[in-house]
Amino acid sequence: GDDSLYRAWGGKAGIRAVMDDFVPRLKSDARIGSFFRDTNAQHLAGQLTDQLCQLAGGPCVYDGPDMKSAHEDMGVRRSDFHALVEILQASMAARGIPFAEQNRMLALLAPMHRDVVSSR
Ligand code: HEM
Repeated sequence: GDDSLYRAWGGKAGIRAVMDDFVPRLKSDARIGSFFRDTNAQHLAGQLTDQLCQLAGGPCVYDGPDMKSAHEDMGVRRSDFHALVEILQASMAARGIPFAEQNRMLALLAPMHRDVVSSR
């Protein structure tokens, strides 16, 4: 398959570096940090790394729950989803992911709002 996005992110190590920046930012965010209060940061960063690696065409398999099961009953609002995207943009910029490759990943993640958002 096309693994150009995976390679542009620096492979699995490059993706992990972004996720290791992202998860602490999520936890400390004033808007949505409370969702992640009891979350094991290492576990979530690992799961997100596998998921984004697979999405980007890399040789990884995400073996966690589907997005609907993982987020049901959390009451995630559209505004929460947008806050998470903003935080991800900050992490991608901090780790030097080129803007075009930031947007390619965001385009793959955006449709997931249907499964993640459960509350207006
Ligand atoms: C495209 C957007 C998103 C993606 C790709 C995503 C992905 C994931 C993944 C892969 C997991 C781990 C599932 C597991 O292994 O158990 C997870 C868990 C979680 N997500 Fe999301 N998520 C997204 C959006 C959101 C949003 C907007 C919120 C809330 C603001 C949120 C809150 C959580 C929480 C609280 C957990 C549980 C972590 C734990 O186990 O403690 N997610 N998400």
